[in-house]
Order: sequence, then structure tokens, then C-alpha cells
Amino acid sequence: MNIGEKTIADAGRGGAGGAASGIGVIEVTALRRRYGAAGRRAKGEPERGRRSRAGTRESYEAVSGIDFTVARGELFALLGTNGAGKTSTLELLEGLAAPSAGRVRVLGHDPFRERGRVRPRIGVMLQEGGFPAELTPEETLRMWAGCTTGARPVEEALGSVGLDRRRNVRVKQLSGGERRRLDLALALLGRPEVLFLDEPTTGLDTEARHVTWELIRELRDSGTTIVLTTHYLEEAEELADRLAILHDGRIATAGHVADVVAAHPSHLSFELPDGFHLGDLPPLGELGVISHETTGRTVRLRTNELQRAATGVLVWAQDKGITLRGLDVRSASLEEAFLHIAKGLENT
Ligand SMILES: Nc1ncnc2c1ncn2[C@@H]1O[C@H](COP(=O)(O)OP(=O)(O)OP(=O)(O)O)[C@@H](O)[C@H]1O
Repeated sequence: MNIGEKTIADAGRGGAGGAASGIGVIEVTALRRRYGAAGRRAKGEPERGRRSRAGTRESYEAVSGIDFTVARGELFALLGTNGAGKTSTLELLEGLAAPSAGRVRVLGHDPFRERGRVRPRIGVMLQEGGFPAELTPEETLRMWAGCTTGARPVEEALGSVGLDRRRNVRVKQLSGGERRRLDLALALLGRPEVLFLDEPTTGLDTEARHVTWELIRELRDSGTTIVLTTHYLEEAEELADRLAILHDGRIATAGHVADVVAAHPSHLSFELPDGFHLGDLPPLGELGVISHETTGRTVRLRTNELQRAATGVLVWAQDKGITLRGLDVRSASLEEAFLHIAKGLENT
């Protein structure tokens, strides 16, 4: 499938590339970001840039013309493999860099050129925050609160991320997960209208992750617009109203989680009893099966019409009076959709 066509089609029906409702608090149009010289590149990642005569990478386009809109109070997740362009995109939204081409508007302003108008209204949690190592979380928050208009009480900020009991420990003695929580507390301090979270739960243990999800949900429910990047598909499924999966700097697919998942085939598998063969099943095409494979006696069917395929197989089994052992019927998951896109199969 052509990536550009898909993005445009999705934007057209307003449920995917376009915001769910209302005017976008964040509007991104034909956005591009090119880095000047050879930079960081994930191991094994193919190069996608101009080359100098010496053969080194001269410039590199990390964001290659993307469009999306996020409505007020919406939580939008950016997913993608390492190096797909998530952080490069987020930094443009945060006003930390100017795009090479295209347009970004956050709360109606250009976040880079009109930084003074946008910055007080947004909260930013970078992928790697830097704190003075000798300060405690409480001192760090007090210092930030001093520079923030209308800051939350420091107590409240510490409590919201579960750092109350670690308030007096020096930052250098905090665990990685505790530092992430301090990062989040700083991003929330100014009661932002728009919150950007770059991998907010990386390094958190399961309990802390769930507590953070709860906090993010509360913020969203109280009207905060949130854009987050994550490598945890479960996190996107739990939190996101809509998401975009980036691949090679482009939006490979975007939409509500259920729609993104529904665009990928479901699976049906079972064991054929002794004496039966694949050819004994009703014609697979008539059951809406798009492909199949067999391993030993196990049959695996892929279909975009799960109910029809499952009904056909079950009615057949009942008519024959047989029990299908190992019967497994499942819709595609976000993980399958993601892996499909990550392998570049969306273009085929
Ligand atoms: N300062 C830079 N100079 C040159 N290239 C860069 C720079 N920063 C990022 N890149 C390249 O841009 C591409 C996208 O990087 P980016 O950090 O946006 O990806 P990502 O999707 O956030 O990845 P990850 O999941 O690993 O954080 C990568 O190929 C990276 O090497």
C-alpha cells in the first residue's frame, strides 16, 4: 500500500490522520526535518541521506513530510522502531528545532518562532532529562517552580509521581525509574495545556508504569492534550485515543487503535483430526480466508472476515461430528500491526 495514499485517505475520513473533533491544538502539515551532517544512526539501520564524495552521510532526512492533527483533550501516540523519527518529530512540536520544511502549530502558534508564547503553556518530558546531580527531587522542583508561572505546589507534584518518600535523596542516588518520575513531575509543574512525553515509562517497573498511566489518564480526562512516544504497544493500547506509526520518517498508518488493528488480518488455527486433510475443509476462499499454512496437523488461516471464517470451520466440524483440538481464534493485535509495518510490509 502506498504510504502517502493511506495517510491522505485516513486524514479524509477524519478519524485517523485528522483530529477526532474540533480545531487541532496541534497541527502538523508536510513536516520535514533534515539533519545537516552524519549523525546518530541505529545499528543496522539503512542510510537515507545524501552522501558526500568521501562517501560519508552529508545530510539526513529524519522526518519526511508528515501530517497530523491533535484535538484538545486528546492523547495521541507516536510509535515506530528505533530511528523512525519520533523524537525528531516531537522536538519540532516542542519548539526545540525549526523544521526544514512544512508547518507546525501548537495552540495556534509556531512553537519555534513564537517560543515565548507557547513555552509557558506546554510541558515537556524529554527522553533524557538532565538534573543537577547534587540537588534532591524537592529542591529540583522548588527551583523549577521558581521559574514557572502558576506552578503546582511542590508537595502535590512529588505526590502525583510517587516520589514523596524520596524527596530528600540526592538525584544522583535515584534509580533510573525514579529520575523518569522526577522528569514527569517537572513537566507537570506548570499545569500545561499541552504535554509532550518522550518515552515516559521507559525504565519504570510494572507498578510504577501503571501508576504513571493512571496519572496520564487523569491529565487527559481533565482536558490536557497529550502527545507521547512509546516503545510499549500495550501503553499505546491503554492510553491513546489515536496513534500514528512512523516508519522511515513517514506515517505508515494512523488512526484509532481499533481501526489500525482492524486493517490487519485475524488468525484462526486448529488441529485437523486424523483422517482429515486440508482439502476436506469447505473452499477456503468462500470462508474469506486470504492465506493458509499447515505444520504437521496444525492448520493456520488468515482472514479479514474472522466471523465468517470461524463460523464456516465450526459448522463444518459440527457436521462431521469432530472436535477441533487447539482451536484458537484471534483478532490481529497492535503488536502484529506494528511488526507488519516495521518490516516495511505496508508498502508491498
Ligand atoms: N542530531 C542529529 N544529527 C543527525 N542525525 C540525527 C540526529 N538526531 C537523530 N538523527 C537521526 O534521525 C533519525 C531519527 O532519529 P529519532 O531519534 O528521531 O528516532 P526515534 O524514532 O525517536 O528513535 P528511538 O526510538 O531510538 O528513540 C535516526 O536515523 C537518527 O540517527
